[in-house]
Amino acid sequence: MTASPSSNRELTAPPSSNRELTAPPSSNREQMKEFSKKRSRGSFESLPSACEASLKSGSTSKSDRLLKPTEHRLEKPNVKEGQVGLNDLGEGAHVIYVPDAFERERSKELFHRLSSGIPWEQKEIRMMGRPILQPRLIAYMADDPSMTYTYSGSTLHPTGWTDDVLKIKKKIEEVAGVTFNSCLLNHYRNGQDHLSWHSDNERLYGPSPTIGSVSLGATRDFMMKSILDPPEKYCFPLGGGAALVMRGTVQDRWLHCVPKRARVKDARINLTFRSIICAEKAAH
Ligand SMILES: O=C(O)CCC(=O)C(=O)O
Ligand SMILES: [Fe+2]
Repeated sequence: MTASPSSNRELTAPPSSNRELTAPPSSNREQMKEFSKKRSRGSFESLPSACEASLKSGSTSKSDRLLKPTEHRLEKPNVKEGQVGLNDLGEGAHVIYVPDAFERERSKELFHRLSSGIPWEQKEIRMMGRPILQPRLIAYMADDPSMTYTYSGSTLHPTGWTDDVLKIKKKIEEVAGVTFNSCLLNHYRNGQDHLSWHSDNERLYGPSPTIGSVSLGATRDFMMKSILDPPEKYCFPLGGGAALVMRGTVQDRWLHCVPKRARVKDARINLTFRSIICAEKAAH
């Protein structure tokens, strides 16, 4: 599998041009424009009630008052805060957000064990034809050595599971209600390490994949942006012990990223669990 633009996480282009790269086929785009119109006409059934009220009144101040004063919200008052539990983003896209899936002490212990117990690597990837170092460390585990995963021009070969990661997998499978057979681990050394806008829509995961994520260590903002025009944005602050599940049409209709945060000095580990249903070799 060659890296498709949408699986290139190191894009530095501004979000608007980036969005073009993941735009759906034109017939699909028409349907989505219609969906977008519906939303801007004021059909907000799927929004949390506090956001709904402020959007209907055309004011952002009400929802702003509900938000904690973190950096991105001061910069971007149009970002909605993800709600604890099930977030219905519309058109079959759902996000489950559980900030305390692991208790505090347990998540700290797991963070320390994973920080030192996993062979983290900083991969060289290709960006606009040039080699660059990925702005974070990674590791990759799966059920079977044949379950390779290629993105941004780099193929990852899985190692086997460690006991700690298997325990984390069990927990996120309970939250997501599905089983996973692979996991990409990202180690953000500080607020400079980041992950650009992308969607995990690779063929090997099949249509409408469920992706389960667990965060350990420093809190980082997990941003989501719809590919509709105008795009909607959400922020889910993912602290140590948080679980987040993306399911349904999320990978088709939304992009996500972990932006740089200058104020964050500490490290964070994130594990995204996925289920490969069609190995890369077979997908060619
Ligand atoms: O670090 C995160 O929260 C997101 C990771 C992610 O989106 C990915 O690995 O594809
Ligand atoms: Fe992702």
